[in-house]
Amino acid sequence: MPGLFRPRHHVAPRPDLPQRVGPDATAVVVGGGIAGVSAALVLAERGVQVELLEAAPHLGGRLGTWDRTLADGSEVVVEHGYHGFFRQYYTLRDLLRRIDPDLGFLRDVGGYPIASRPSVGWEPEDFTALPRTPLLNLVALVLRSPSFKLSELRHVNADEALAMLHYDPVRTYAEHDHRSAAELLDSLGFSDRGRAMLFEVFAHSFFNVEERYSAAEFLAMCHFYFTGNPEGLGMDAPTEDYRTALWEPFTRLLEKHGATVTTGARAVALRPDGARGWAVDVEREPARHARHLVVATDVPATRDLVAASPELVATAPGLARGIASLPGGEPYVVARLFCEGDVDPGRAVFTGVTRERVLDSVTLFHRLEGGSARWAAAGPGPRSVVELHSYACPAGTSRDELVAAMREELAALWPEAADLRVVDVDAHRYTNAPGFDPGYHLVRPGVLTDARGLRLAGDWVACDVPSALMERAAVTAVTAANDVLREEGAAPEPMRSIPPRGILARRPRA
Ligand SMILES: Cc1cc2nc3c(=O)[nH]c(=O)nc-3n(C[C@H](O)[C@H](O)[C@H](O)COP(=O)(O)OP(=O)(O)OC[C@H]3O[C@@H](n4cnc5c(N)ncnc54)[C@H](O)[C@@H]3O)c2cc1C
Repeated sequence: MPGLFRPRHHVAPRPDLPQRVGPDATAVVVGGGIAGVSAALVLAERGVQVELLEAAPHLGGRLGTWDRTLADGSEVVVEHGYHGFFRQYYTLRDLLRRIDPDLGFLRDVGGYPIASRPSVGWEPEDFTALPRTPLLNLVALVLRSPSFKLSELRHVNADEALAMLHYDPVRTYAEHDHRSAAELLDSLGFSDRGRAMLFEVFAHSFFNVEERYSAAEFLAMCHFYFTGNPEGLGMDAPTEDYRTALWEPFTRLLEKHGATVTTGARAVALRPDGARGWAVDVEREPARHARHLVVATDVPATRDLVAASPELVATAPGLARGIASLPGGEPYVVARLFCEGDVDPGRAVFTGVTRERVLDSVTLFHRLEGGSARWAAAGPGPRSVVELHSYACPAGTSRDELVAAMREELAALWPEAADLRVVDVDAHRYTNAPGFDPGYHLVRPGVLTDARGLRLAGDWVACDVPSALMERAAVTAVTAANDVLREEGAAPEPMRSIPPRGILARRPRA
């Protein structure tokens, strides 16, 4: 990998500082998704006495799992939905190596095509085979992809297109956060097919529609996943359900380091607690007290929690304003279909879908995950477990209408899917994804807040380090933990990332 694109430490190891904190450092972490578990783990490893409070009966948040008895009587574990673990998720992967040093629980899902229904007339296209090195990947895209014909390039607005290569965490937001990704895409001048195949699918996978998605955020994502990413577009996924692969091992590790993991514990208010630090009021349980507090809840929950905490609002008006104005993402639906029959053997494990009203992706779980494969193999004939996602649903449409529409769209995409006999469906509609509307960057709260000792972590928290989704949850969590360690006089947890700026961005003067 050329040096220019090599992952770099944005937090370097500090062997000169103590690795462990003193005996009386305490912390409460609210929220047990990736962000909360990551923060709690780093703190517990360094000797902080941590309690992790999670409202749900299980850890995981948007990677949570639950048991379900299917109509045929079989017991299965269902998850919140397919997740791609990309290879530039360096912080997340460093945390995952604590539970599995070789990351053996992840497998390469292989190529994943972007497809549209046959009547649109576009062959499915797989971008994962592009070279991994930035710039070479762009050149190969333009030379190889039928969606980006050389003859059409003269229509492309070069200044706008180069904004991806000029990505800078300060300048890009200053110049592009006021407008939407749709406006940026309109002005780029790519062909309809290029726009549909690459950009629309991409914008939706952040639970946003282009019209409501900041152009700056979109450019940051282009940098993180493509133009600045030396690891390529390949992704890995767990071979067992998330409870088995992630949450049980993380719970054991947290407890081994002395942390307390309390599920079914909903924080209802946060209060400054004088010299002691923070108090967390918990539904039907005694309040918790700690010197340090990490709030790692999702956007709607954080809004509710802050609104129910008048003493916090009085102490930290900046935080309160930022949280109150935070936009939410679009509603999304995940439907797992347990079917008799299977789709064609040549279908990819994961397929991104473009130009459908609701269907954004299809995952063949019986070809990916142990539990689903076992259920499929237990039938008298072929069976399949097909998961459908709609990442940015039309608002005001019910879960059942959306699931029915996704099933119709699947049959239009893959004609053989019309013959599947669905024996059970596990479907959910959620509204807890973060929004990245134009104009919000300046008011988006970061990890550190004007409430001393209270840090935020999660995939919605502002962060200069290139990251998104699960990796942003992990990066903000370790940043929050590092601030606690700094205050306790201990060395920070080292962190690596892809280059912070695009290849053409002006470097700050040394
Ligand atoms: C269908 C789907 C597909 C996705 N695909 C990908 C993908 O391919 N790649 C990728 O990188 N990311 C993907 N994501 C995004 C990823 O899931 C999130 O970015 C990540 O899980 C966010 O983690 P988090 O810890 O910030 O938030 P969450 O997981 O939302 O965790 C917040 C936790 O706080 C808890 N909580 C809320 N209120 C309280 C309270 N009052 N007291 C105590 N606890 C509380 C919640 O129960 C929850 O467990 C996907 C998400 C979904 C939904």
